[in-house]
Amino acid sequence: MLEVRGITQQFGGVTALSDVSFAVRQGEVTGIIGPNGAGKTTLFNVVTGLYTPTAGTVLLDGRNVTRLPPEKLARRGMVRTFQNIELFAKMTVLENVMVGLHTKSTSGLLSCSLRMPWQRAEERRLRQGALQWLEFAGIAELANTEAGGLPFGKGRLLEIARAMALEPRLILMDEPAAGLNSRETMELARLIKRIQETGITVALVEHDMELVMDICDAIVVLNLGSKLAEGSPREIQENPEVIAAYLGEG
Ligand SMILES: Nc1ncnc2c1ncn2[C@@H]1O[C@H](COP(=O)(O)OP(=O)(O)OP(=O)(O)O)[C@@H](O)[C@H]1O
Repeated sequence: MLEVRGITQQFGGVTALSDVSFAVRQGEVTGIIGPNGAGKTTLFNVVTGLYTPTAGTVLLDGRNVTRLPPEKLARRGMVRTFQNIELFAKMTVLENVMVGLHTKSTSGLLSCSLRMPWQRAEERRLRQGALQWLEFAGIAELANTEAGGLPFGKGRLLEIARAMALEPRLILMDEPAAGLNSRETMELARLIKRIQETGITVALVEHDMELVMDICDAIVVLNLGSKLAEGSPREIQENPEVIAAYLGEG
């Protein structure tokens, strides 16, 4: 579904990624891991159109999408979440998801916020749609809470709900478990499993090994800007080079 071919990314004299290639298969959960500074975030930013790579291509469904901006990628079915949760703090949980839906709706955000009569039905429909995604993420009871006041873990679930509302075929998550406690991480794992069950492909950059080993079908390991290994969780856990790279980190 997603293919990364020969990606190299240089920042001045620093080579953050060197000739990295791998594929994310449809329907799977793929984890991208690696010690600090391995190039994970850089790779994510290349794949999601935030960086233009020095060399290499990104293909979505076999079509070259390198350098496409995030909104165009979203239209082709690929959306992302951020490590630092980016929510509208003063809006309610429900409104945060509705903002995402507005970008897909026929009437614009401005006319809806002016509440033209003919837009009320549309607004009701969006509200219903947004609520369904909150239910999916297990946070429907928080619909009318101000997003800024949410516990961190719930904020992350909301961010994922908002991304899901765009009805992607592929969702990329940047360190979704960062800052979560173990109960929140379990909730997150269940949500990711549910997303996979609906047929959506998931790729995530993550530090939490337990989570990665638990939910991923395939894992790509980066080290010092290069791909060190890829395989099933079991193959990765038993790979001596991977073990050495992680031991070397401490
Ligand atoms: N904008 C930039 N300018 C210069 N160097 C950068 C830039 N972004 C990343 N780097 C360098 O590229 C390398 C890879 O960084 P990156 O943040 O992608 O690694 P990472 O695997 O995500 O690390 P972490 O797990 O610590 O988040 C590092 O040496 C980093 O210093």
